[in-house]
Amino acid sequence: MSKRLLMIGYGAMGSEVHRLLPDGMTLGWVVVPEAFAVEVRDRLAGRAEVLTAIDQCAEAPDLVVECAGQPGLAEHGEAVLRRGWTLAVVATGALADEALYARLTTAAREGNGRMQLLSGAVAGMDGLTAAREGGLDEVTYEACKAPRSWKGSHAEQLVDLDAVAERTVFFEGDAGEAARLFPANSNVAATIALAGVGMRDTRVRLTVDPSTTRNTHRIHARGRFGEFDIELNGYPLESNPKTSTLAALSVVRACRQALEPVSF
Ligand SMILES: NC(=O)C1=CN([C@@H]2O[C@H](COP(=O)(O)OP(=O)(O)OC[C@H]3O[C@@H](n4cnc5c(N)ncnc54)[C@H](OP(=O)(O)O)[C@@H]3O)[C@@H](O)[C@H]2O)C=CC1
Ligand SMILES: O=C([O-])CC(=O)C(=O)O
Repeated sequence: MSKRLLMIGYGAMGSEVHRLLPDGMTLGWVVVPEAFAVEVRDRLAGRAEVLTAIDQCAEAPDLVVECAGQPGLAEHGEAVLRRGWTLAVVATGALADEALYARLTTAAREGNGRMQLLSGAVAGMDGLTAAREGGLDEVTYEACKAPRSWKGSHAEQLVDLDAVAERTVFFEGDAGEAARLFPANSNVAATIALAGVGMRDTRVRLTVDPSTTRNTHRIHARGRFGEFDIELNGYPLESNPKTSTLAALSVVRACRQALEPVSF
């Protein structure tokens, strides 16, 4: 029998994940804001139940994936974890809020739930978490995207996205600040921080480049293990250029992991 997925959010990433769900996993429920529910019901045409709160879900899903962004994790995360369900998360930037992080970990402990932080748009989180065991001296992260990928974000206050003529750095700070200021664009900064040296000690630089069509992520890590440099040039999703295709694929991978007895 097919396993059943509950998805929080059904925007660009959620739709892509739904399209690519592995055999053996079906979308049972979608949780969306009230104002979006009618539109999603029309789009899904009965293929999944559309809810606006976790307590409306009468059965236990086999997996819950958050594809809703930071407000979605803040609104629904605790209810999922208190029910003892497994929650795979891409809006890792929400965890820069220490109070929310504490609420979610308490809910998981008390409810016997599990929160799985997904690698999202980047690679190398396996190596970084292993490297941390030996001690890390430095972790830096740089993102570079096209102007259209920064539209509608805080970047508009820092750089003229319509006039920028060459690669320009518009933000330098720590991962916590980046995740808070750019909630739809800098979850990766938080993911790297959570896997490495934490929000305050992870240095972040955000750049815009009018000549690129990719979402580029560069990670440098140095420690007792040695050092590594990763550069990942991802294709943005057509439906949302802020979001890399790989981020959606990392959610699909989590769905596959829930099905397979052996997995990476
Ligand atoms: N970790 C990573 O590497 C990455 C993480 N992300 C995160 O994933 C998020 C989703 O990306 P994407 O799908 O492209 O973004 P979209 O904006 O296309 O979709 C987000 C969807 O979530 C819905 N939503 C908003 N608030 C809630 C809520 N409280 N409960 C349920 N649903 C909600 C939105 O509804 P409405 O339109 O009505 O507001 C929207 O449909 C990004 O905002 C970002 O935080 C993205 C890329 C990479
Ligand atoms: O998808 C990406 O390239 C990264 C992103 O939006 C994020 O970190 O939130």
